[in-house]
Amino acid sequence: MPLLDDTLDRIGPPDAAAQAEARERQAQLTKPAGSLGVLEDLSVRLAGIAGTCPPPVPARPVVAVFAGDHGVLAQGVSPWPAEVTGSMVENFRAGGAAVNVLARACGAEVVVVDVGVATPVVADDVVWDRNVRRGTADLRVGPAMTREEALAALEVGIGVADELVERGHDLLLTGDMGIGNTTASACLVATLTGADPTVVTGRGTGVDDATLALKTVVVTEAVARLRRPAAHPVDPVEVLSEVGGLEHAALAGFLLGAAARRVPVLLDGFIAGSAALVAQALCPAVVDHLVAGHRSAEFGHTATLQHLGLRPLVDLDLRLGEGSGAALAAPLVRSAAALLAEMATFDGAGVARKDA
Ligand SMILES: Cc1cc2ncn([C@H]3O[C@H](COP(=O)(O)O)[C@@H](O)[C@H]3O)c2cc1C
Ligand SMILES: O=C(O)c1cccnc1
Repeated sequence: MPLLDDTLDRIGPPDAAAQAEARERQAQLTKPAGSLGVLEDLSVRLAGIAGTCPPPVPARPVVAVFAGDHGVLAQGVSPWPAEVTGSMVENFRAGGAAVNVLARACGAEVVVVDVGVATPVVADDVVWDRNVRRGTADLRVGPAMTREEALAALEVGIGVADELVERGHDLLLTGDMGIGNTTASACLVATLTGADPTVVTGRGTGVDDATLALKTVVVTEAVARLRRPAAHPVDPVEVLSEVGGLEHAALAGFLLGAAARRVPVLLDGFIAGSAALVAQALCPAVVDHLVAGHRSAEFGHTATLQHLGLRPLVDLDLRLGEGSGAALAAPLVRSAAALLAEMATFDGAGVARKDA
């Protein structure tokens, strides 16, 4: 069976018994009920993903930064040249990018996966060569890639998740690098949530009003090609190939691969969220295996999170990508699991409960 179908088949619902046990245990811990807020919900989620209570406390997080270039840059949707994607890959390798600093701060490793960079990239332990195609075609004038390329990139992401889990990583964080990728993300979000392109097209690296207006036209036109009567919903792989990016396809596969292995994935911002919508369209149950790291300042991210039904852990006006917001949130995931595993119970500590 092809890898994608096999992966989709292996994604199950969260383990209800482990979740019930986690809720029960939270009620026994030495604190007023509910006082750890979202961290309590997160611990229940982690138990459901792992299928055990308490769930393991993640010890070996890793950020996978998927990199790809975008033909739509020819339309002038970003002031940055495409070559920045390749040079940022070198910056990741050297350890000097924001995500490297934030990953070091939370004890995560960083791997960079070239799934679609336009310029040749040298592979080593940090930078993995999984290039499917040297950048997409211009999504304003036609499909960004072929269906076969979208499927190949999806399978790259599944393979990377598998390999990282095999290497002992127990918390997977998403990252992205690709000049122009907020345009492709906006197309994915508009198509898959039904949101108006004017609402989900944002400033990306910080484009001016004129560029934002142009970007919105580009997104509106591209999304119009995918409009279908409600009775004939679009196929997620077709959406990816028409208006997506190679890193979006690989990210979607990465999420599916992690969910199939029952390892939690921490989502970064808008790019990751748009890829999560693709994964959700392929397999709705995948969402129960995801944790939203942060809310990006990119306009469309709030609509994206709403459609996924996920609450972001931090909200700091970040609009960078790379995995920066996921890395910032990783200590919270660890804390949620550790609280459930290590806190004393009322009975164990001899602490009186509140009067009935
Ligand atoms: C130096 C630099 C480092 C980055 N790191 C992440 N991005 C982010 O910005 C890009 C998306 O924005 P847009 O669609 O406007 O091009 C992506 O590469 C994303 O990862 C960067 C962008 C730049 C310029
Ligand atoms: O939220 C993101 O992922 C993002 C926002 C702006 C630019 N690049 C990425």
